[in-house]
Amino acid sequence: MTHSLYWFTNDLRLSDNALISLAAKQDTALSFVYCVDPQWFKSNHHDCQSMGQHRWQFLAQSLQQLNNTLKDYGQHLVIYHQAAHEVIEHYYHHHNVRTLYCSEQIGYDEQQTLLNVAKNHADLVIKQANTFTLYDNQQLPFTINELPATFSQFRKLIEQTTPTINTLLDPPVYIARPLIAPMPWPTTLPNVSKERTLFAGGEKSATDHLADYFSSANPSTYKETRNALAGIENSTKFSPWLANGCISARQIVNALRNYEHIHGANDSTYWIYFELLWREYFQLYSLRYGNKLFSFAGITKRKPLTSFYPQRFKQWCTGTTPYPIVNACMKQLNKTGYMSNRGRQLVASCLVNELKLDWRFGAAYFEQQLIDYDVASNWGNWQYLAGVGADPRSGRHFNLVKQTQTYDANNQFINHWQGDEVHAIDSLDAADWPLSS
Ligand SMILES: Cc1cc2nc3c(=O)[nH]c(=O)nc-3n(C[C@H](O)[C@H](O)[C@H](O)COP(=O)(O)OP(=O)(O)OC[C@H]3O[C@@H](n4cnc5c(N)ncnc54)[C@H](O)[C@@H]3O)c2cc1C
Repeated sequence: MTHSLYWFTNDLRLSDNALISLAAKQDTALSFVYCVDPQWFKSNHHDCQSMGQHRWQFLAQSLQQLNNTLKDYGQHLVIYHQAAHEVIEHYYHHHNVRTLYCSEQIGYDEQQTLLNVAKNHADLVIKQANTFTLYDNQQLPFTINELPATFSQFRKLIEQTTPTINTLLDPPVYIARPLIAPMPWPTTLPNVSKERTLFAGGEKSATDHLADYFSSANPSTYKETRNALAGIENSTKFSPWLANGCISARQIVNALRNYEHIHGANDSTYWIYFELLWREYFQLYSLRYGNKLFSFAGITKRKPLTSFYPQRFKQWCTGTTPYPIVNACMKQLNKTGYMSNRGRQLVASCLVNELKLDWRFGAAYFEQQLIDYDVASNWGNWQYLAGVGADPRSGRHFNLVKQTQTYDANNQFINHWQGDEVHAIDSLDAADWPLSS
């Protein structure tokens, strides 16, 4: 008898999860797995890890909550500290798995893993559904290859054609029995810090936050407050849960429409949707451009006139540059795993324009640090800022003095994060790479 395997990726929820709804319909034994790839914790060629401590803590919390929810169905989540293709291979050979459920993948590397799995197991049926974006690709008024060159063109097309957003899906009523018994959390995994965090991972935490946010008056002032460098209430803070799939973009837009129905729509409520369209655009951008997302020249044919200086990069990462606002933002990121959108724009502009560093090192450091790291939004935004992406103005250079006057006029944010401990940068940077800490 054959069995089925559900491989969770960034779809860590049961509500509004089209793939769970599909898997729940089948009645052969079903296993739920999550694969923590050992590679995520190893140093990469940007001398960063893919998965830093804050990201790991948020992910681990999300997995624990998911496991608890599955228990209500007589099910459980098995966590592996192993590459996904090896885990799938194991289930194929030892548990006769012939159906694999996996959400549609947006990242190039994840797509490659799935392609290789399919190539190596011709009789494995791979069932997929979109669980990550607002619109399914076939609902869009263009094919992926016809993705508009700029966000503005994309937004106008979406607003003119108003594709339907699928109705939200309830969590399943019944899920087939598990294939194997529960297994303990692998002892080889890095410890999960017990320190209190800004946000707790997991589907329940996400839906609690959604309810809290839309029961406040904050959505009606979002547009005026969203650029603030600090303050939980100033922007929605949905990003960490969205990135891990603890909540869907559709659930957020649904709650937004309900809020507008009760309290009225205004520029601010529109702007929340507008920002979610940015997220949507970058997801499609990743699908359209594949591994060009990680290329120095991006989607253009021009390589930026920047290079790599290890000491400067280290100063940027640790928040010890000559620029107080940048230092404060980087220290906030290092301590919390989060940084405001304005902060991200400023530190990225500084890395490229003031420090003259290769933008990919900045993107890799964000990948390690951000609890809301999302491959498409991160690398797409970095390309945009570095002038090798979808920006019609070919790059953004922010005036850090002016930005400080506008967003931190009283130096409150800088003082809070001790950003004014500034250090000059060496003009000559001949240190060995990688630097020892
Ligand atoms: C260099 C750089 C790197 C970034 N890396 C990431 C990343 O890895 N993951 C990530 O989710 N966002 C990333 N962003 C986008 C943005 O900064 C965050 O989504 C936002 O700060 C998250 O906070 P929030 O949920 O309160 O956002 P809000 O302002 O409340 O926006 C609502 C939602 O819209 C989406 N959104 C808003 N702005 C953007 C944007 N510019 N691009 C894509 N989606 C957007 C997010 O899903 C966000 O949760 C990056 C931006 C820059 C400039």
